[in-house]
Amino acid sequence: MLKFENCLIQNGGFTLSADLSIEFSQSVAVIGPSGAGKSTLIETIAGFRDLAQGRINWAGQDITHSAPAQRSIAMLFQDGNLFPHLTATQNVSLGLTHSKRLTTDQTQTVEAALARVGLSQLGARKPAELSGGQQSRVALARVLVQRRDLLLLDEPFAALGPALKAEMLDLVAELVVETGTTLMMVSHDPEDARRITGQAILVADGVAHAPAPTNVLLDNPPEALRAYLG
Ligand SMILES: Nc1ncnc2c1ncn2[C@@H]1O[C@H](COP(=O)(O)OP(=O)(O)OP(=O)(O)O)[C@@H](O)[C@H]1O
Repeated sequence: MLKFENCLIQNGGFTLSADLSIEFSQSVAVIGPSGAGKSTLIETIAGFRDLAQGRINWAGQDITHSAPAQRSIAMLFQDGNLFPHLTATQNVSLGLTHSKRLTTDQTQTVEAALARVGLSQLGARKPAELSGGQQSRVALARVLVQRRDLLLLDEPFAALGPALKAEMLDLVAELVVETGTTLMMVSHDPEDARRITGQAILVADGVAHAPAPTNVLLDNPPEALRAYLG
């Protein structure tokens, strides 16, 4: 379980409170108006922002003061953060080790991850030689080899066209089911949330609310969300 206990997140003059829990293996959307604090919430879980108050507990461990690298959490950013001078295989390898020499086991893990995202034949290419969708797949393969239990996505496929975005979301949904990973995904598109999440957290008016069924929240949006959805 991921548990926010009486949390207060402060960033300059911006304040967000969170007192909520997410069960293991849930897929949860983070939705709400622009500037409401969706990214702030995700970045706090990843360890990039400190709490002014409260505690965060993940899988029975208090991670409130843990460094980002010590949390068993993977985060996929919008641009994928691939290194342009490295091949797809090398970029994925960085999810496992910073050493240039991989063990046989590590090589197999990287190859399996590239195969799982449909890129077996393209490991030798650099990002500039791959399409946007293929680059997203490399970033996803790098997350896969990390074998983290919690995956955080902050609008990761926003730059892709609608069909490609849907394809990537479906791939993420398949992968999290296969691996039992808990997923939290910031999205501006309600259809993304409907597509792959069962629950959604509404972030609005300085509060990250407890998760509610995604369809219920989007079908009967509270005032703060209604204005945003239009
Ligand atoms: N250094 C800062 N000082 C004060 N306020 C900040 C600072 N950085 C960000 N903010 C504010 O924090 C709030 C939350 O930002 P955040 O990026 O988390 O929102 P968001 O819901 O993800 O927005 P969007 O949907 O537009 O991406 C915003 O209102 C922003 O203006």
